[in-house]
Amino acid sequence: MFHRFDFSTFRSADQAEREEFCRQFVASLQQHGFCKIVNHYVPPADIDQAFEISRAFFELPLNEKLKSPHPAADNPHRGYSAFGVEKVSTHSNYDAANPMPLLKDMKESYDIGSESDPLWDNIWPPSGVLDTFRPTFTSFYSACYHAELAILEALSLGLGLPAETLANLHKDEINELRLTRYPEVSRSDFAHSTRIAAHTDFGTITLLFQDDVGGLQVEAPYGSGKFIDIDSGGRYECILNVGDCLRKWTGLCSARHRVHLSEAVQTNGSEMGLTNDVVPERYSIAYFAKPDRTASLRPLLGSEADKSNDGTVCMTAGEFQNMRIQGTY
Ligand SMILES: O=C(O)CCC(=O)C(=O)O
Ligand SMILES: [Fe+2]
Repeated sequence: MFHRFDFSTFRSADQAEREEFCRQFVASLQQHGFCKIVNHYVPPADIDQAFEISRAFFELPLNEKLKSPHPAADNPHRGYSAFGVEKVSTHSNYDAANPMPLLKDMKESYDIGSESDPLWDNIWPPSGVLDTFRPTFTSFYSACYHAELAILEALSLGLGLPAETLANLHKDEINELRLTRYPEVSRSDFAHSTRIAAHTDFGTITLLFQDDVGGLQVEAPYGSGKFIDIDSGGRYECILNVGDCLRKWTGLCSARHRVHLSEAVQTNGSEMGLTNDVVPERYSIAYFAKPDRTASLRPLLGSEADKSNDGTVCMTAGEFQNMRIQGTY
């Protein structure tokens, strides 16, 4: 159901092949809002390094992790959030046809922005606490931005727009990187909690790298309140999804998603060797490509492209991000 796109085809010299790739890429995101991509410009060695350092950080004692804390406010969205601090369920029913129960998150996370953001500084672990953290994630951030630009070009072409249309709305590089660790929990914990509550992402596109534990689920059909598994192809296969800003510009589908108890574990947990009711620890790294704060969210494809009627199409992307993040902390 979720297509897998090999970006080496986008780099192919054959014009017709490239055009067909872009057309199918957009059609897939129009339908599901999610797809898988490989050969996406983020080198496997960088992904390995990012997962290794993420694990090293989360394995530090809590008092060390709390030396670079997320502030007790929505902004700046930077630094370490301990287990239970961030409440994604605030967003679970945003613009949603079928309301969901508001479940608590079972996760800890670390949010990182651009080193050149004029508005917010990053919050890094202080010197002496995992000194490899900052260079690893500034470099990983740059690799993801490189991938983002190619993806924005493919999207623009697939939508029938000039190649640089979307890249021109992303010149300020105010993207965000988020490391998440979901600790080992019991299957029964999912009766009243979840790993990350259902939500849509607020930006343009998200690139998600994950280990092979699984549990990522997407609302499908769109707006139905039913969630289906996206199986994990491991950390080199990137999951790409559409965020709310891209939906407003183009009408592509910004699907609700969550990390929950996968159908596979729920039905075959014991066959998968999961004994004692245990759901294993999980790691993910998400890169949120965000529009320039001054960019308008007016539809790029004519007013028919966006069916949303909530007034937000007249906002700038910066105003929209501020509106959406409210109440998360
Ligand atoms: O950890 C994951 O697989 C998904 C995380 C996510 O959806 C998010 O942080 O927005
Ligand atoms: Fe998300």
